[in-house]
Amino acid sequence: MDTFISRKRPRLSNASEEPKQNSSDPCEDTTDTKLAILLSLFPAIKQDELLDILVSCEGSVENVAELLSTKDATAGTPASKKRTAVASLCGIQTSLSSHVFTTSEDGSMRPMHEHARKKNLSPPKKGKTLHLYSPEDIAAYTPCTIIHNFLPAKEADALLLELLDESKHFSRYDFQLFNRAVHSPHTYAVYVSTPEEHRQQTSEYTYGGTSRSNVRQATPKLRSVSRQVQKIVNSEINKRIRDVYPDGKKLKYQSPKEWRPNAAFVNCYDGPTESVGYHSDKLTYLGPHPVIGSLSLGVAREFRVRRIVPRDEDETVEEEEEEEEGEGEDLGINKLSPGSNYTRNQTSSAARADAQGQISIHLPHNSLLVMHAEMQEEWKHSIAPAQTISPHPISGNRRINITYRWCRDTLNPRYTPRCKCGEHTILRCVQRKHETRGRYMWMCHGGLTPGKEGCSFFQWAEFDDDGDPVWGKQTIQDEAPTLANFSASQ
Ligand SMILES: O=C(O)CCC(=O)C(=O)O
Ligand SMILES: [Fe+2]
Repeated sequence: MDTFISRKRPRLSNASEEPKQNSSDPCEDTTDTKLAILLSLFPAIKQDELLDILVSCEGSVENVAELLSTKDATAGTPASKKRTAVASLCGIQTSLSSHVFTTSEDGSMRPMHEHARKKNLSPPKKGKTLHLYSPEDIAAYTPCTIIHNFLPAKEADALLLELLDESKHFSRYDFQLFNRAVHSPHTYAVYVSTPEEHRQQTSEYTYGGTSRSNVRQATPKLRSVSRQVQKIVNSEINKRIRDVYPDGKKLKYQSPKEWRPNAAFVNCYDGPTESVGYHSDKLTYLGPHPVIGSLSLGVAREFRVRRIVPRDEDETVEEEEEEEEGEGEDLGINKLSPGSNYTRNQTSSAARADAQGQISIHLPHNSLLVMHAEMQEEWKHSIAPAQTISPHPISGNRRINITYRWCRDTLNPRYTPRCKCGEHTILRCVQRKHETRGRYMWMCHGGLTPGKEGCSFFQWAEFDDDGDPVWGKQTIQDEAPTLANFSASQ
């Protein structure tokens, strides 16, 4: 692709970080593709000039088209036509900022706020990846909001350094798939506040059916940043409720309480091939409609999201029950080949992403992505493997990601049902079956634990409107040991 541009390309910063991810789609908008589109729209402007404008517009073809179309309006093609032309080229859509989709309880998509209804734009097309950079577009097209340059630069760098050092202690998830032990394609550790929680988390909490062996105590910087994350996440939640949700009310099962993170998963992706496949985050301890604050540090990577389509809307794609609900897809590992730790089976996950279209959110260093309440039940997300990456001055090829989470006191594992194997069950939401879509269930997860068979335990999970289990309130008053908020426990 570099042949297209004769001089060295500048590195696009922050939101505009140039996408260099692996893709077979020639329409993926690398800087080269963006330039090609702009050149075809504005043939009178030199390539170098267009490149400069593209950089100054933070990589947004949309903004360049708008800027130049305004200037160009007197000289021929009207601005609106140029913008439409951008949209029709290679699936890059313009003026994305005003179309918001949500899934109603019957699973149908609908625009969510007044602003959205004024425009008639569509979600990503089948087989296309829609790349989003601007916070407005991301909020309009996905259940996420993004804050670029979230921390003061020095603080972000210091946190990155601290976590790079911590990453020496990270490990891969091990789990069982098709009778083989598998390792995740990136490393991680879970962080909690106090030594007691550390003990509890290691012995009582499970993740994917196995006890969490890799639990660590939050570092001072993780804690101090959590305060800032807490503040912003709560403000984003309130904005989302006010501007986007029907009647300006929180979603059913969403917690009405202040979001207070008490656990963090820290992931390390060392190099371009490390990744996480399409998955939804486990609800077992977070409960229904959880909000997650996800801070990215180091190398910029693509966070891809796609809406989960109910089965009868998605008939062209073959489905496998285990894959839909299984841990395999969680980790981007769907099938194993003998002799390898894991093999990504592109067919099913990628086929769905293709059939439905997917959205790519670019996550530069020091960006905070808020995954809102509708995200885990209605969408899947992944970190795509990249063909190449731009090394970061501090972390080299590595990206660190922190997902701050709020585990509900009412879902402490001592309250949740046990299956016939005597293990804690996991909480899942029916995502594809049309008739039961949106219902929650407790299930045995033993079948995914290395060396365990699992049982057929299944029980529908009932929650009140605030997403607490119906058994929760009574028991909690009696004896609940709760996870401490990061900031409160210092
Ligand atoms: O690395 C990321 O941005 C996402 C990580 C993730 O999805 C997870 O920890 O569940
Ligand atoms: Fe996740």
